[in-house]
Amino acid sequence: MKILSAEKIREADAYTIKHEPIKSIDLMERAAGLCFDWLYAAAPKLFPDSISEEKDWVFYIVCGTGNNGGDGLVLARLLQRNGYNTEVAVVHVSDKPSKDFTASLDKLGKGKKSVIEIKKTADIPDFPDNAIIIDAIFGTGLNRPSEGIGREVIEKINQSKSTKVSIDMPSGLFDCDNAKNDPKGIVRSNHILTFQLPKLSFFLSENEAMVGAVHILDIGLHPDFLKNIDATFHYLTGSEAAEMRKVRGTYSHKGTYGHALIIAGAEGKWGAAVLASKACLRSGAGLVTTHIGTQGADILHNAMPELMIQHDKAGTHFSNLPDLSDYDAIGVGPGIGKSDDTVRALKLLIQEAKVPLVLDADALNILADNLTWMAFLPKGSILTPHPGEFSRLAGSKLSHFESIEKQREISQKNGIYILLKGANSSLSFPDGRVLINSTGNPGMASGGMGDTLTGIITGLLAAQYKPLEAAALAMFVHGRAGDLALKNQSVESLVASDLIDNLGKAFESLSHD
Ligand SMILES: NC(=O)C1=CN([C@@H]2O[C@H](COP(=O)(O)OP(=O)(O)OC[C@H]3O[C@@H](n4cnc5c(N)ncnc54)[C@H](OP(=O)(O)O)[C@@H]3O)[C@@H](O)[C@H]2O)[C@@H](O)CC1
Ligand SMILES: Nc1ncnc2c1ncn2[C@@H]1O[C@H](COP(=O)(O)OP(=O)(O)O)[C@@H](O)[C@H]1O
Ligand SMILES: [K+]
Repeated sequence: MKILSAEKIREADAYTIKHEPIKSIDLMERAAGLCFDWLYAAAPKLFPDSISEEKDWVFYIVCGTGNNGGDGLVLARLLQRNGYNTEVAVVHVSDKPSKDFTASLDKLGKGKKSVIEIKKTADIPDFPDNAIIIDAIFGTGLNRPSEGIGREVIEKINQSKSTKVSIDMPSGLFDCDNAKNDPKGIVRSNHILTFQLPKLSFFLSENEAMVGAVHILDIGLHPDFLKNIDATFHYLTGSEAAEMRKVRGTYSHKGTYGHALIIAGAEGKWGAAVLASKACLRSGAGLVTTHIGTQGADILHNAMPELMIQHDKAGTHFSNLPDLSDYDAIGVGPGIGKSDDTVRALKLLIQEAKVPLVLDADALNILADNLTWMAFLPKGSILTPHPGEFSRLAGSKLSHFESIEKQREISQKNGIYILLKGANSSLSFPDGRVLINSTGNPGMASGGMGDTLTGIITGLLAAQYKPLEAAALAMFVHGRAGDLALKNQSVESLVASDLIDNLGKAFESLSHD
């Protein structure tokens, strides 16, 4: 699913109005109608248990004077028409109200209830603590950080304990970069009813306090526009991940699915090699060999009889390169440490490898110490840094938005894929596009989860997936396996082995997406 900027969404609105064709006021009615349907279904769960009777429910709709405010007014009319209690406030953020706002206000005015006009501080009401506040002050038309009376109202809304439901965007939040925005001037939304497509800022860690659950409402923007428009950012959905999965031919054999090499583990961290190798075996590789210090070999053999083992010359860590000609995919890094001979062996691997490499953990830390090696990575290689590893590679600590921009830049410059891990992992392509992941949960914030991801990507690469599909499908399936594993665990108890145990179900679940 594409993620479009506010500017492109405005173009999509205009295209739809012209080519569907539909009047802009009718598009607003459609959008607000979908908000009503959502609220109607969700309201019983949104009000506190102490207010179980519908007659006691109050919807407090706070509108700006643009089309976002217009949506709020139409929603207010629909709620009133269905017998719900409403309070409607209009914040005079601009003295040039939009045409559709004015038309919607006129229509609402034909009902009985008066509207609270907020022009100055003294007009701001005390918002209740047990209502639903509908936030319709600013949407995609925000053109500067909230200020004046609009900002004062936002701050007052944030003081209320009521559930806040934002229309299209939390008011005050920009669609992409909020680095220069003050979080105090943004509604701390519990639910966002966003139109057609999600906005990039919903997926960024710096906006966590303002972005609650995101619900995408399909308002029927024109399919031709959505199909043809180029997008830098994409949200990876289950059906898109499912399309990447390859069907296995009846007469295929282990040779069809390639031979993967995992280089992982060192003294005290043999477990990293176990996790990466197991995940690789469970992700489609025909054969898996793990190159490991002799002291770790027994642990590995006992954990997985299906695995082949290649002994390193040093007993305790990765120090020499095996013959690479046998392997279709190579994953390197989990738990390997940074010994001098490991650094030399990694350099040699980068120079000699003829297939894309998957680099994780200490392989990335070594790369960060030797950034000139980046240009010598085989094209299509995949780097999987967590934010700490990424800041070492990028050379400084950045906001999430800045990290993604930097990630794109490094990918484009070096012809590689970068999978920046975390909640809403992002995968950047050499052509500048970025996929945002939709699976995973905070239970995955525990040691060893990244090792399993390295194994999955390497397994898919061996099984003839192209780097783009291997990285994207692995990212999705890894998070999905984490989500499925959570059904029998809690966020506290989830460990990487649980995730591996659920890989089969995760791949299979794709057929239902
Ligand atoms: N037909 C369609 O197109 C559809 C559109 N839809 C809906 O429209 C929304 C977009 O509407 P929009 O473009 O009217 O902008 P909106 O978010 O209401 O804000 C603009 C107003 O805010 C003001 N303003 C901005 N920044 C400010 C600030 N910092 N501080 C103070 N004021 C500020 C600005 O004033 P000005 O810049 O003139 O001072 C202007 O008055 C979109 O999110 C969706 O909800 C749906 O109904 C589907 C169909
Ligand atoms: N809060 C979260 N939500 C979703 N996924 C998460 C979250 N925290 C961590 N993850 C996922 O878990 C994995 C953690 O990787 P990493 O930090 O490298 O672990 P390790 O180095 O211990 O193996 C990543 O794939 C990341 O996307
Ligand atoms: K809003």
